[in-house]
Amino acid sequence: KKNKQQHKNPQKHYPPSPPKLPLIGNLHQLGSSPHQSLWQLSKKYGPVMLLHLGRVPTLVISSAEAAKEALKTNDLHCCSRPSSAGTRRLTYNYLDVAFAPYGEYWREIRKICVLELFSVKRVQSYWSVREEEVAKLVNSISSSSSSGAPVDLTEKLFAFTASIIFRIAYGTTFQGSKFEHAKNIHELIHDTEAMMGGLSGADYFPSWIGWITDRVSGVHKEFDRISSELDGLFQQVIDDHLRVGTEVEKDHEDIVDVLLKIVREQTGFGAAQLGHNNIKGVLLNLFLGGIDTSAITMVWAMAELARKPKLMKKAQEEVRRCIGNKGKVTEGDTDELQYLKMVIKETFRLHPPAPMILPRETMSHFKIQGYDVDPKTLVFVNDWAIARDPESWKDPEEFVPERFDGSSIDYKGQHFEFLPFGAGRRICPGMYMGTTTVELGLANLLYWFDWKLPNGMKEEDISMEEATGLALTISKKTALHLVPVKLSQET
Ligand code: HEM
Repeated sequence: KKNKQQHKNPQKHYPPSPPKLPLIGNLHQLGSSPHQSLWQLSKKYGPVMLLHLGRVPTLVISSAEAAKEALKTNDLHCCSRPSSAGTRRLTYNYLDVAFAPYGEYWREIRKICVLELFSVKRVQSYWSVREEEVAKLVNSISSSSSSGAPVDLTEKLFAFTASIIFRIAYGTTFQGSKFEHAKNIHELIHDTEAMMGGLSGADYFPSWIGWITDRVSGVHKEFDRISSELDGLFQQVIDDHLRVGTEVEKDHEDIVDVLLKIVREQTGFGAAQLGHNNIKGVLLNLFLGGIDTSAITMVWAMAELARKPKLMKKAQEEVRRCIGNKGKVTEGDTDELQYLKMVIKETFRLHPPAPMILPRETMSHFKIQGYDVDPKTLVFVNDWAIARDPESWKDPEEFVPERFDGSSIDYKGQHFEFLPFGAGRRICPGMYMGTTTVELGLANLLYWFDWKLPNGMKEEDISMEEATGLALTISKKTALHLVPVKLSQET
């Protein structure tokens, strides 16, 4: 359907658009859960829609077929990222990987990530850190289990993933850092993302309106505070690594060590010269990409299993059978846990931590399903909607891990009905790192404990409501409280 009002060029055939308001366009239709509102709109306007967020044309993709056209056939046209004042500031002017525009710099820094920082070999080299942190997690839950009181799994799992990222990336501990208490890490990541999400007024409105809306919402002040806190952390970490004579014996090189070596030797990098701000950009991506995504996934998985005791039992029996009397779940064991892997896939399907992957921006004109798309169009791929499309999924709203039994569908970017990590050139490079943590964490929670509901609660009382807001990742709205019963207490 051609929308003549919105486009000057009569030769072009643009995707269907919902009616828009002056100045704000379709912004008011995003609501407090954009992926859900856009899903509803797509039912009326189709899997390829063109919205206007203020002055920004925005393509919204809501089917597997259209996602394949965008992220495979036309990936080269839409693999840049939108810029925003907030993102520019926080990423040292796009020196990171995740928000850098497509181009020579992004290709080089991405290569370093893929080959050096997030490779299977590097991720495996951190096995001892993960196993130590998982032991701490199990101990801390065990100490609560003797009292029979519920534990806040959301808090425990965020601390678990933050501890891992702080140690492997920054070579420092999360416990005792000012990030542990200043504000809970969950909220800090959420606020930072909301600001980077680019939904601060300046990005969508003509500059004079942007200035007013930003001022009113106090975005600037909050932004200053958060960026200086993060910069302080990264500077401290780099300084600590550079201080001569303080090298401690470590059984692994942390990510700062690796990056400093690349800077020192100027190896593995093309024309551009890396400096400390480049390192900080990458450390920022680890902070935002590495902590909450894995924690969110484990919380949803435990919430789903707690609501379905039969599935919980099946997953527990698998891991207990596999471990036998070994008394410890180690990383090598998780390969055997086929049912757990299906539980994780099903969790990613219904609760993708990044429900609209990360926003892309088009660089050149292309056609999708016969519609024209112009350069500089923002692109949202609604993987949350795609993964519950009845065209691709039977009983899509049901949590049924068994649907993956004997199925070749996985999340590595080749199956466009299932895109928790995105696809194409910008696909998540931290996939292996993320799933390694999630598998080890869940396997241990299921091995060591039975999980009961707090007094008076029934399975259906566990809220599956999503947090609202404009952050890039979405978590369960309320914390998950369950009562752990330690394995040995029962037997
Ligand atoms: C459960 C875990 C995770 C999920 C679901 C997830 C999801 C995603 C998604 C959807 C994207 C956007 C892909 C696209 O635009 O096509 C992305 C990008 C990215 N992720 Fe992850 N992620 C996870 C874990 C991690 C971890 C552990 C790290 C780092 C240690 C990481 C680092 C990144 C980076 C650097 C990018 C940007 C890539 C680029 O723009 O070239 N992620 N992630």
